[in-house]
Amino acid sequence: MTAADRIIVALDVSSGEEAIALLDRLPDVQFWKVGLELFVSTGPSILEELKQRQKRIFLDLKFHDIPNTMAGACRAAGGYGVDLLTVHGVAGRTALQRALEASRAGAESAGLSPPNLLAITLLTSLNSRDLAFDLKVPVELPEYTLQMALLAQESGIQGAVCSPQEAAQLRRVCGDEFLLVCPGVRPTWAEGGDQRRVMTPQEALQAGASYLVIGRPITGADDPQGAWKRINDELAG
Ligand SMILES: O=c1ccn([C@@H]2O[C@H](COP(=O)(O)O)[C@@H](O)[C@H]2O)c(=O)[nH]1
Repeated sequence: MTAADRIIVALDVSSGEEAIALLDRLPDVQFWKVGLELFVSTGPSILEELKQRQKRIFLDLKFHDIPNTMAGACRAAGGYGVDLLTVHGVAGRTALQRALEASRAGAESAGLSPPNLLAITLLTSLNSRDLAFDLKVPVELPEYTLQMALLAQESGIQGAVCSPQEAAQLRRVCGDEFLLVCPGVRPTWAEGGDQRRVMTPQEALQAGASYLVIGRPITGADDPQGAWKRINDELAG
């Protein structure tokens, strides 16, 4: 797999028209992430558009609910034929297990391959201070994200979403087969925005990330294709 194959670009725009304009401007991107903003706007039609273009799809809807509701949502999402799908680890063991079973059942009913499920460990927009003082979680951040990843792994989930800052530890403990998908990736020349736990693309891959999720540094650039190429050139160099 080339470095370019390991970059998932976040299609965070508010309409199908804007999304299609970006797909047209970035023909080399093979793996796209559809998140809440776009999916709530377009519904599944954007997934069909991506499939027609033979793109890989990360459906990042971050389900977090009681087990029965998680299962229902994952059954429906399993029928979309996406490659990756997110749920929140804090939904708990039963919800994660039900989500996994349901996503497989949904895919099977549709005659499709099931998505790989990813558990969110701790959003990359949060830092240690947020965890301790606002969320009142009385464990250190690296320990918390590790426990979330282990809970996901014990529940049969195929991977986790984590910051690249935790990737090395999670890779060591969870092993080579466990997918680590890392947002919070910023080239040195890009603004951090609301991300709090960041690393550069090179650092993130060296730390053990399976995939990097990069949005605004590419899609918000004046020249998205130039930004995409610059990141790939930096990774190749
Ligand atoms: O912990 C998380 C989980 C998901 N995300 C998503 O990744 C992208 C990042 O976009 P940037 O523009 O590169 O910041 C975005 O769609 C988030 O919803 C995350 O950032 N952190």
